[in-house]
Amino acid sequence: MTGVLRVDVKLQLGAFALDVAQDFALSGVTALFGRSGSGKSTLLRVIAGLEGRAAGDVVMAGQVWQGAAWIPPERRGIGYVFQDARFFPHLSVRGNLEFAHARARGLGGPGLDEVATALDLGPLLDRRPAALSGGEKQRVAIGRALLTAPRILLLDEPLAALDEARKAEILPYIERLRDQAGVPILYVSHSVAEVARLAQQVVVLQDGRVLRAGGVQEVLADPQAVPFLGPREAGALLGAVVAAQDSDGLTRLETGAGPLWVARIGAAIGSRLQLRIHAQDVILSRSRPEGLSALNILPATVTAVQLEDDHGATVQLRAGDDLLLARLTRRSVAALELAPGVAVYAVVKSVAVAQGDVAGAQPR
Ligand SMILES: Nc1ncnc2c1ncn2[C@@H]1O[C@H](COP(=O)(O)OP(=O)(O)OP(=O)(O)O)[C@@H](O)[C@H]1O
Repeated sequence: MTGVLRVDVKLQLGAFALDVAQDFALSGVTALFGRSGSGKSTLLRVIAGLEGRAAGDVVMAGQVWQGAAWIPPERRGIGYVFQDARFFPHLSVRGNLEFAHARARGLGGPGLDEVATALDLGPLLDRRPAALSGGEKQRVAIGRALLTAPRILLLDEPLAALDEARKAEILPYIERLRDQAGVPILYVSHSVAEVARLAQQVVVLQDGRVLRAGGVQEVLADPQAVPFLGPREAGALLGAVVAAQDSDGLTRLETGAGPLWVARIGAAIGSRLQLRIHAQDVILSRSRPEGLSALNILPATVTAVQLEDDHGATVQLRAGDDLLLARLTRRSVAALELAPGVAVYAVVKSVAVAQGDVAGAQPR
């Protein structure tokens, strides 16, 4: 499905004002990112038709949902998954899924077997919802949403209630959905790692307004994004191909800027990956460092320098075809005389690339 979901709405909820005019791509995953209380859930509720007081227009691929016409929530073709999924407790998982599937009659969409296979729900089908773990519940909830043959999936922090291990189990399923199901996904998150891994597009909300929107690479490599991502979370995405699995436990990756060694990544040689390199794990040198324990030294050119409020600075670099970010002190920026156009070497510790920050690989 091509086209856009056009949203141009205003809504006052007590002291909070939502004021959003934004087109959302109807392909892949668009992350809605923002601090707690920035209006992410409210925006999803408006899109779903659950905020009757919202003024303005919502137009889905040319079909008016709100504005010149009103399409009620149940006729919008939306699959909605919340942080805490609710099920019919007296029905088995299969019964819950069949109930949802019955709503999709005549709309096409995937069958129960297909969804159960894609999300590995087979062993869960005869259980009652009360016997599911948190992660299993979320998988069933996503399956249930898919069975309604949705035109768009709204996922509102579906992993927020899960611990890191359960999150790591579910992320590959969501990646698979993104790559295979062909249903556009609006994904609410306040985890930069999740956004980096899943999304192609990012819309950042602050105080009910869109602060920044664009491609995930572009937004995550923007020094101006650092204040709202948080200095510890800031980091750019680097494309890489798995070149070798070395016998000492390191994986050699080829990037546009040169080779990079990281702690073992469980992916076949030739696989394309996307790594998030945290800005605080990159240090810069004007000359090629010698006798340094770090293995990863990438030649790069400074493209932007942003001085932060906290005596720190964020430096954006072009390394091959990709952009990197580095966090430095203002003092280092002055000492190294960093400015756009200056050639530097970016040093990245090999352990700095966390497995959870690798898109396209299974954790091992
Ligand atoms: N019915 C309501 N009446 C008054 N204020 C409301 C109402 N619903 C939400 N709000 C306020 O609107 C703001 C946005 O809430 P929303 O749940 O959309 O934020 P969010 O970005 O999804 O946050 P979180 O990440 O914590 O889920 C908050 O300040 C919230 O308190």
